[in-house]
Amino acid sequence: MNQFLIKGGKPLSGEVAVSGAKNAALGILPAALLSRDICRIENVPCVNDITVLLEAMEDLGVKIKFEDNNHTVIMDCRNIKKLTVDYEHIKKIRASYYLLGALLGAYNKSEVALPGGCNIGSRPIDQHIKGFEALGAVVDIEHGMIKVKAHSLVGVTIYLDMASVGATINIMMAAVMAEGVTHIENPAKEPHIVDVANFLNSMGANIKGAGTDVIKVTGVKKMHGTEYMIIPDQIEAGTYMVASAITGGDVTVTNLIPKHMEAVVAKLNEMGVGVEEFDDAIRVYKKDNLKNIQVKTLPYPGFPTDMQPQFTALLAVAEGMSIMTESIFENRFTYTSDLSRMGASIKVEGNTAIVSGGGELTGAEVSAPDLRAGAALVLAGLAAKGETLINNIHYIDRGYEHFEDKLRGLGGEIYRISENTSKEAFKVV
Ligand SMILES: CC(=O)N[C@H]1[C@@H](OP(=O)(O)OP(=O)(O)OC[C@H]2O[C@@H](n3ccc(=O)[nH]c3=O)[C@H](O)[C@@H]2O)O[C@H](CO)[C@@H](O)[C@@H]1O
Ligand SMILES: C=C(OP(=O)(O)O)C(=O)O
Repeated sequence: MNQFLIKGGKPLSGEVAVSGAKNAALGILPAALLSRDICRIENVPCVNDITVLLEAMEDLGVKIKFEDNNHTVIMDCRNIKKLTVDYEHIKKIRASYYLLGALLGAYNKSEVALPGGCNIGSRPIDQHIKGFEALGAVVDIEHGMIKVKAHSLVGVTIYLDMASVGATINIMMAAVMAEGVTHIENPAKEPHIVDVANFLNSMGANIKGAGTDVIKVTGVKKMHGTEYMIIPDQIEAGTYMVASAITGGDVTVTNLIPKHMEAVVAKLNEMGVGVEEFDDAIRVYKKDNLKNIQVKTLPYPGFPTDMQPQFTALLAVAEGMSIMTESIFENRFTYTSDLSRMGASIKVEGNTAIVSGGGELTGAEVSAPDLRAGAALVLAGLAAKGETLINNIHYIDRGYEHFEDKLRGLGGEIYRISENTSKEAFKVV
């Protein structure tokens, strides 16, 4: 099992470039199946979730080639040989459910094992199923597999009970070649929703309104291959912005879309962090002492739940009492006990974390319970005095490309250690 060893307490500085958006890529790569053709997709992040997804797609018969250090993926989807994705292939990732919508849209049939992913709540998929059924599919769940099939898919109006990212993308994919018009009401509006819709349109789909309150999908007869570039990862960008703020550093995060960062920037400003925006970069630097604030996670354009753990770590080093309310997932505060072991003072009451700041973080041995919580522990470790050892970093590898290399590029002392390397190799005292 690999671990991260961090010697903290040093302000980060310099420039770091953001990779392609994991959660957009996880929708776009399965969506390529709808082309039944060749798609060239650029700016794909090199993270484990993508590796797992591509292996599952290869098993379906997709021929895959890589260019540009694996950041460009060329997918030949002309000879799909099966429509079943078993548990072995996708137990580690949540986004396997996109294969369900993509195969249903392309072949009117698919069977995919129920998804894995981060354990941050119960994460039902009833809205996905409701959407497939409304379009005319029959859905059965048997032996851990979801089976969907339809004689034909017909456009319909679907109201989502909550703005679910996964259900919105899945229904768009199932509806692109349905007969007639589908309206998705109360859809999610995250940047990756718009990116997936743009990708589908580049393959010949007719989708309007992605990013607004209603998405209109007019069914088309046929799709075709395309070339497309994935947007930058807004959560990775936000993580480096918080890394700068928590260490009192001066970091410019490049290759991002400032519009996607508005909620994070607003909260950093409120805390007294210096933020300077450029066309495709944001500089985050120490200005005043960090002030206490209140944050509530909400669907986009609200504050992202995927930034909640990283921000809670930041609140732990601010002055006074801050409140973090998690309104999307019911089990996303498990990491706070480890942050407390590092000296943070955090009390969790229901979906709220009460963070009493002002103290100093000190290094400790901790364990990543999921992807973003793992990133939060890394950030805390970078800010803490002394050594922090982080276990279970495979969660972090799910979603951050070359995390330790990028942080070391900013002057962070963070090293990956495996069973074969010793701590002494890094001269950490
Ligand atoms: C691979 C991917 O893109 N993952 C992201 C996606 O997850 P995911 O697509 O799983 O998240 P959703 O937006 O669907 O979930 C939002 C809320 O709706 C609930 N819900 C969702 C669907 C459903 O059928 N029924 C239901 O009750 C969920 O339990 C959750 O409480 O969006 C989340 C919210 O921005 C992010 O944290 C995840 O990083
Ligand atoms: C929760 C996340 O991913 P997933 O939905 O794939 O578990 C995430 O990206 O923070």
